[in-house]
Amino acid sequence: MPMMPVSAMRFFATTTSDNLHKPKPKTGIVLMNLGGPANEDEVHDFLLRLFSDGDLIPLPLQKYAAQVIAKRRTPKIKEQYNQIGGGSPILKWTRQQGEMMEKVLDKISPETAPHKHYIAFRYAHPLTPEALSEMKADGIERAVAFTQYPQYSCSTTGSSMNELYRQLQEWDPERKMKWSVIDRWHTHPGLVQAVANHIVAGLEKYPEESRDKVVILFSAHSLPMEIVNKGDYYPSEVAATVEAVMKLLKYRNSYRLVWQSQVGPRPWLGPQTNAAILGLGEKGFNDQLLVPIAFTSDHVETLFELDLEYGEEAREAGITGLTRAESLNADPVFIDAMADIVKNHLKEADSSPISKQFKVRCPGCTNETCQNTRDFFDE
Ligand SMILES: C=CC1=C(C)c2cc3[nH]c(cc4nc(cc5[nH]c(cc1n2)c(C)c5CCC(=O)O)C(CCC(=O)O)=C4C)c(C)c3C=C
Ligand code: FES
Ligand SMILES: [Fe+2]
Repeated sequence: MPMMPVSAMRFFATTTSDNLHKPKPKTGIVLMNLGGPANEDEVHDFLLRLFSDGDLIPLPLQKYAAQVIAKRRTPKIKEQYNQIGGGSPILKWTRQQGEMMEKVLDKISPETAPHKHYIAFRYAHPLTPEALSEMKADGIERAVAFTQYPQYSCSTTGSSMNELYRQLQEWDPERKMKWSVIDRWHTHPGLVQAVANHIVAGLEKYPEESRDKVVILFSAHSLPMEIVNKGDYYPSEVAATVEAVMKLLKYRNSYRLVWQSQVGPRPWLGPQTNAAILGLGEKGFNDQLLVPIAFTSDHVETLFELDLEYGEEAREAGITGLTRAESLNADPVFIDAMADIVKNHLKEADSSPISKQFKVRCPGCTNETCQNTRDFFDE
C-alpha cells in the first residue's frame, strides 16, 4: 500500500473523525419545555396545541373548544409577540444552553460521553416526535428526559412526560431506547447560585444608599386553584427555590413570592404580580426588583408581561424604581448547573430511573395517563 504523506494523513484524520463523521452520541439528553411561536405565523398553532392539552387545561369538548379559544385569542397574543420582536426567543436560548451543556458534560462525565441534546417542546416546534425522530436517526440507546422547568407541576413537566410516554408507544414500541427522568431540580445549588448572582447584579443598579430597601419580588407563573387543590406540588417547590436563594443571600433584603400570567375567569393562586407591585408601591416601597423564578430563559412573560405591561402600570401609578433581574439564559454558572444535574442523575439512574417524588401522583389526580407514564419510565 502506498505511504500517505504525513500532512495528508493529518488532513485526513481531522476531516473524517472531527468534522465529517462526528462520533455517535452515547447519551441523548432531551430538554423538555413549553416552547413558543418562533414567529407570528406560528401563534395560532401554538395556542391550538396549548388549549388542546387536557393535562394543562381540561375543557368540555376539548377539541372544539380549543379551536374556538385559539382562534379568538390569536390576535391578542400575536400583538404581544410583535412587541417583543416578532417571536419567542425560547428556541434560541434552549439550543445555546443545550450546546454549552454538552461541552461541559463531555468534560465532567467522560464515561457517558459523547452527549447530545435534543429539544422537545410541548406546544411549538421542535415537538416531541421531531426530537424522537432525530434520536432514532442518531441511533440513541440511552436517553434522559430532562425537564427545563426547575419546579415540577403536572401542568408543565407532567404534561411533557405524558406526551413523551404517548409518543414513545409509537416511536419505539420495542423499547430500544433506555430512558430515565430528571423531573425537578428546584434546590440545586448551581441554580440557586445563578439566581442569587442575577439578584446581586440587579440590586447593584440601585444607588448604594437605598439598595438595602429594595423589595425583591420573585415572580412565578400562577396555577388555577383547582390544580393547587388537587395537590400539585409546584407552589411548594417554587417557595423552596425562593427560600434557598434568600438563604444564600443571607436574607439581605425584604422579599415576596408573587404569581403572574393568570388566564381566564376562574380563581388562580395569588397574590398576582401586578397587584403586588401596585400594593407595595402604595405602601411606600418604590424600589422593587422583579425576579423570574420558574422559567430559566426569556419568554413572552418576562419580555412582554413583566417588562412592558407591568412596567407601564407601575409607572402610571408613580412607581419609578421597578426593575427586573436578567433571566438565566446562557449564563455559564447556570450551564454548569445543568451539566451537574445530568451528571449526578446518570450516576444513579440505572437503579432509580425516576425520582421518589415523581412516583407519587397528586392525591386528587383522576388522570390514568399519569400512572401509565410513571409505570413506563420506572423500569
Ligand atoms: C412554570 C411555568 C408555567 C406554568 C406552571 C404554567 C401553567 C399554566 N399555563 C396556563 C395557560 C397558558 N400559558 C401560556 C403561556 C405560557 N405559559 C408558560 C409557563 C407556564 N405555564 C410560558 C413560559 C408561556 C409563554 C410561552 C412564551 O412564548 O413565552 C398561555 C398562552 C398565552 C396566552 O394565551 O395568554 C396560556 C393560555 C395554564 C392554564 C396553566 C396551569 C394549569
Ligand atoms: S394531575 Fe398530578 S399526577 Fe395526575
Ligand atoms: Fe402558562
